[in-house]
Amino acid sequence: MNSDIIIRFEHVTKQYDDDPAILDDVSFEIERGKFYTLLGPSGCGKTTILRLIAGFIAPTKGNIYINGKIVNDVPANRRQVNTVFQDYALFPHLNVYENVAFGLRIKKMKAAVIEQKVKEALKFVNLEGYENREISEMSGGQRQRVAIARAIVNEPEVILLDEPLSALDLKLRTEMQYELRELQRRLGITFIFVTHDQEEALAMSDEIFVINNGKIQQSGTPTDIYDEPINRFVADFIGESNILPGKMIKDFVVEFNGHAFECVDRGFHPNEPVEIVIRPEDLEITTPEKGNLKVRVDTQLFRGVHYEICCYDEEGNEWLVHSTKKAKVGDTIGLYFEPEAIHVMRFGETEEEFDRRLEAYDEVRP
Ligand SMILES: Nc1ncnc2c1ncn2[C@@H]1O[C@H](COP(=O)(O)OP(=O)(O)OP(=O)(O)O)[C@@H](O)[C@H]1O
Repeated sequence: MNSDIIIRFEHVTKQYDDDPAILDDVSFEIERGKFYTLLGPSGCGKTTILRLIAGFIAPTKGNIYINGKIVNDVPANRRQVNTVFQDYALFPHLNVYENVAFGLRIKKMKAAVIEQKVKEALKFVNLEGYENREISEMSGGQRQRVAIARAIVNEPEVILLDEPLSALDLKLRTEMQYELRELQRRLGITFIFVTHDQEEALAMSDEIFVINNGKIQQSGTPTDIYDEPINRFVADFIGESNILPGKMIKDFVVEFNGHAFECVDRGFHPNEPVEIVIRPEDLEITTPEKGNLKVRVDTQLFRGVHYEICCYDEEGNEWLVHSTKKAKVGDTIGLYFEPEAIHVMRFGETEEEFDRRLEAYDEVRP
């Protein structure tokens, strides 16, 4: 096995009693030193994956490998993995120093070693001088850092973070996003971060796993996933999208909205039904004559950086446009888009099939 792979799930299923599987035949690999995000709606199975990696629960079927060895039955305290919980799970009756030192004391390390390690960990998270503070005297962001110091003091190979920013207000949350990402780079430890916030996932991750209904829908870099969503769920969950039914007439020609458009996709059956995605920022406002589509402006909101314009075409389809140009409610305007802006999605395509199709696009176009 590639030595850069630190964690591997092989056909892992998790099921409680006769309930439907919470994770259903999930396989993936995690590389050393990268920042991964598990992204998906509430209840999709993100925390279950973390708990399986941590060793708090065991898989019903399949194998989990850490550093090439099956760890299905290895208890949590014998894995080189530490978890930062959503509520940080700090001990309120202990001060900052004792919270961070706790795990080392359990391991019965010498006091001098503990002191040095705790100091280093607190320095890493910019909390030098806070040793004697009570947890109740620390802000949300500071508590977060104590929780991270408590994880890194054990020198784990992997840190699992279960929605650690969800309790913070928006400003602090953004600050902590930068801080966490920077900390991960400096430490070089693998981070596996759970969130249901797509913007957070896009901003922070090297790799994202988009999860729904106990299955990984798509994995890849933030740009891969944003630019080429595999299906309607991913297109809808990551960013805003215009999604329409269409038909792939032949290679490089897709029909939707009653018109045929040039596109960059190929490898479909003639007239195969598909879904198409166009991102709101890929639609350009122009005159009705110059546009690929004619639409009527229904509403317009100013969002600071752009206008968010909602329009309807002749067929009654809604089109969301992000534009720095202003439109006028009630006007008929044209929407122009390049062939590259159309993303064609095949129904029921697996990630392997999807990746193979996209790789083939990189070959020279006839
Ligand atoms: N011990 C358990 N027994 C039975 N069902 C469970 C158990 N633990 C979790 N589940 C169920 O498994 C599903 C997935 O839960 P999980 O906590 O992994 O979701 P999640 O994606 O982390 O959601 P959230 O974002 O809300 O935390 C949920 O439907 C949950 O109710």
